[in-house]
Amino acid sequence: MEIQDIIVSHDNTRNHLDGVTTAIQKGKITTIIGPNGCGKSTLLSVMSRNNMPKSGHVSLESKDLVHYKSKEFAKKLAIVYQQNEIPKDLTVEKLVSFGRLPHNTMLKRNQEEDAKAIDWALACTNLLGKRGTDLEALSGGERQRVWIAMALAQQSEILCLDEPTTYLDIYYQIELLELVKTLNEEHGLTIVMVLHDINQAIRYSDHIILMNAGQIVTEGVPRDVITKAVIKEVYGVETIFNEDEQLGLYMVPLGI
Ligand SMILES: Nc1ncnc2c1ncn2[C@@H]1O[C@H](COP(=O)(O)OP(=O)(O)OP(=O)(O)O)[C@@H](O)[C@H]1O
Repeated sequence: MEIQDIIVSHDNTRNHLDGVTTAIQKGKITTIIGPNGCGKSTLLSVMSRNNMPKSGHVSLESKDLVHYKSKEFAKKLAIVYQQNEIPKDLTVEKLVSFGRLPHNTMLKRNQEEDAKAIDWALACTNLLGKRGTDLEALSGGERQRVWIAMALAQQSEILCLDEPTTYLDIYYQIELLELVKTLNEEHGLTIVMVLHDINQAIRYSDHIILMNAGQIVTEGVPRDVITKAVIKEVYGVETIFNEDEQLGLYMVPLGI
């Protein structure tokens, strides 16, 4: 995906994305990081066509996103948002089945393929045993996995995740990020996610985009992007960096 000179203003008073140019590499895990309000979710919403930029272009496989039909685009890219209200009286399987909508028309529906995709999505997210359970009866971690399962049932090539670890305890955060890694490595999905935890971004990303005030400050492989100086400049936080055989590179925040 090529992102060229994107300008977005939510309120026409200032640019919330101010000339963003980057590329999302196929088959890789890209993580967008940066301080609150810097434009991470806005960038993700432009990539997923939920926000039309004031100027600039986004293209996928050399075709501008504006030229994709909705269902055609949904087969290319699925997104899981940051906060999702849980619908009432809906089972896990029913919600996940909504992910099949782009593949069906009034006249054409392949129930066998739908069932296979739903089973696959439930298996990947470890929810086969919960398929008949009401969404309201799930824990926060399980709910997050159901939204991801719905996106997986869409069988798109790119999966966008906006702060997928929010509200999850450390166990479920790791479980979710391991799932992301498996989806990438074993199923070939291209992942674009927004994370706040810098150590998780270092550990799970092939490529990091660091944003501040609507612009990209720097991007590249984690160890080139995340440095003591850049964290001080962008977040205003003093850190120490360490490298451990088991952990790899990691950062400890010291203070502000
Ligand atoms: N619908 C909107 N109307 C007006 N301003 C908006 C709207 N959506 C976002 N903004 C503003 O745009 C800026 C970027 O918001 P965005 O949600 O992209 O940031 P973010 O980096 O994802 O933040 P966070 O880490 O807090 O989730 C913020 O200043 C925000 O207040």
